Amino acid sequence: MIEVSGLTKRYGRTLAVDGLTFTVRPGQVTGFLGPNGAGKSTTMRAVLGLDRPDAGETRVNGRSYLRSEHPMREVGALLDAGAVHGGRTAFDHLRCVARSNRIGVTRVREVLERVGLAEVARKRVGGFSLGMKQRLGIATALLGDPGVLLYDEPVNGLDPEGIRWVRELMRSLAADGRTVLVSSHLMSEMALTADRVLVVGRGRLIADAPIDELAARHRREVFVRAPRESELARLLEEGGARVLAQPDGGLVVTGPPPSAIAELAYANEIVVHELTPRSASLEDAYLELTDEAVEYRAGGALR
Ligand SMILES: Nc1ncnc2c1ncn2[C@@H]1O[C@H](COP(=O)(O)OP(=O)(O)OP(=O)(O)O)[C@@H](O)[C@H]1O
Repeated sequence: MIEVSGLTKRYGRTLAVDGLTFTVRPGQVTGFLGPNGAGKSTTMRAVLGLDRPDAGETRVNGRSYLRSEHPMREVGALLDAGAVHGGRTAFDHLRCVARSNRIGVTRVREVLERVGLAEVARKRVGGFSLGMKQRLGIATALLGDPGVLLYDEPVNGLDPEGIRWVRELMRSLAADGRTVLVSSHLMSEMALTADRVLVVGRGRLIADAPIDELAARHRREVFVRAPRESELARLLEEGGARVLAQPDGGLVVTGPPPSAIAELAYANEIVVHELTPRSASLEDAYLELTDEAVEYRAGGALR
C-alpha cells in the first residue's frame, strides 16, 4: 500500500505538487494519469525518498520508505529507463544491483527470462533500443520480488507487442496481490491496463475513481430524433440543456437524462422517434478533467 498525504513540492517558483492526498491499494493496477508536467514523476520520487517534500508525507506499507531495511524487496521502481551504464551488459547491470541488495544470481536469470531479455543478457546496454532499456528497467524493479511497484511511463518507446506485454505484466503483478502504480499521460493506455485511476493536473488531484466509473460520471449526451425537432430543441434549451442539431438530422443533448427529455416531449405532445443515451468516452472524460491543467498546448501557448 502507498499512502500520500498533503504532499507538496516546489522547485523554485514552480509548484510541482500541490497538496496531493491519495492511497494506492494492493491487488489492482492504479493508473497515475496527467498531462506533461502534472507532477507524476515528482510524486513518485517523493514516495521513493528521492525528493524531499516541502510539506506532507508519503508512506509505503505504513512507514516512510527511507526507513526500509530491505528497500528492493519492498519496492521496485522504474523511473528513467535511460539511467543505466551503457558499457555494462544487461546481466552485469542486474548482477551489480542484485549484489548490493544481497539478491542471488539465480534471481537475475529469472527476471531476465521474465522480461524477455535472456538472449541479449550478455550484450552491452549502450546498444539497446529504448524498448529493451524499458524491459531492463522493469526487470531491475522486479529483482527483489517486491510487493509494491512504481513504473513511470513504462510503455514509452515500446512497440505494440511490447506495450501489450507491459500491460499483461502489470495485470499479473496486481493479480499476485501487489500494489502497482503506473504513470502515463495516455488515457487510452490506462483504459486497458488500470482498474483505478488517479488523475492529476498542475500538481493537484482531479479524480480518484475506478476506471469504469470515470466515463460514466462525465458528460452524458443523449441523441434524440423527433419530427418536430426544432420545437423540442427550443424547449430543451429553455430548460438549460445544451443542444446541438446534427447535419444529418437529430439532436445531441447534453444535460438532462433521457427520462427528462421524454417527459418534456410528452408534456408538449411532441412525438419522439429515437432517444439514445451516449456516455462520454474515457478519453473525453480525461480531456474534460484535465482541460484547465494542460501546461503546454499546441502552438506553444503557455497557460
Ligand atoms: N528537478 C526539477 N527542477 C525544476 N523543476 C522541476 C524539476 N522536476 C520537475 N520540475 C517541474 O515540476 C513540474 C512537475 O514535473 P513532473 O516531472 O513531476 O511532471 P510529470 O507529470 O511527471 O510530467 P511528464 O509526464 O512530463 O514527466 C513541471 O513543471 C516540471 O517542469
